[in-house]
Amino acid sequence: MTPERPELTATPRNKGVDEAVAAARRVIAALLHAGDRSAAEMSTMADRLNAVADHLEEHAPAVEERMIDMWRGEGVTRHDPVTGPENALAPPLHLHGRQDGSIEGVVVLGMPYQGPPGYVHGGVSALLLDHTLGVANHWAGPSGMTAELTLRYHRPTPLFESLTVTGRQVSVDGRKIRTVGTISAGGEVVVSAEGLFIDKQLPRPR
Ligand SMILES: CCCCCCCC/C=C\CCCCCCCC(=O)SCCNC(=O)CCNC(=O)[C@H](O)C(C)(C)COP(=O)(O)OP(=O)(O)OC[C@H]1O[C@@H](n2cnc3c(N)ncnc32)[C@H](O)[C@@H]1OP(=O)(O)O
Repeated sequence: MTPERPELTATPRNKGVDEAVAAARRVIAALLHAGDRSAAEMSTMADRLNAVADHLEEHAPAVEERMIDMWRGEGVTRHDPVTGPENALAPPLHLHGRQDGSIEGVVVLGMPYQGPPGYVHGGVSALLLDHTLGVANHWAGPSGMTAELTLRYHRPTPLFESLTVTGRQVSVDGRKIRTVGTISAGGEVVVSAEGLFIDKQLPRPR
């Protein structure tokens, strides 16, 4: 039996790379909060962060090897820039399936995602919705690549507040898949999206 709210993205772990990525997200946000007005010694900070990067690069597998690994099995939901627990750029959004065939996730976006003062960058909203519509297609059945994505920005999308992101496949006509989605804040739709996806899968590296 399908669970009531099946997980559609990788379950976050509090160890391994997920733990290090969560720390990296904190660093990104903390640097932006600190800015040049901070009392912290930034050239020391840069040396310490570069030392961490040097260490990681030294111990990482070859890119080709890593590409195979990240597209294998559940890996596909672990590296993307929206939900991926292995990707420090991902807020991350965590998506669940709903009983009516649509999907939903909740996220709070901080300063790294800012556009206008105090509000989310429009391109970031587009990123969240493109990905969410893509996952909604996977959840509903046929899926594909984004051919068109139309967004309507109804109201400014607030930072530091809980946002609900939804996606729902509405029709499949041959290879053409139409999917819609929204971002809501305080129960009000702030961004809505309509996407045309074309059923096509690129080969996975192996
Ligand atoms: C059990 C469930 C568990 C779920 C677990 C979750 C798993 C989740 C896993 C993973 C989630 C991933 C989520 C990812 C989300 C992000 C998605 C992206 O960012 S995708 C990257 C950005 N998009 C591109 O880079 C495309 C670039 N464009 C192309 O590659 C091609 O143009 C493509 C594929 C779109 C179409 O090319 P052609 O050669 O295959 O097909 P042609 O013959 O051109 O078109 C087919 C039909 O579509 C129409 N068409 C094509 N493009 C159109 C357009 N832009 N507007 C209108 N019609 C278009 C054409 O007119 C044609 O229609 P006629 O059959 O003649 O009626």
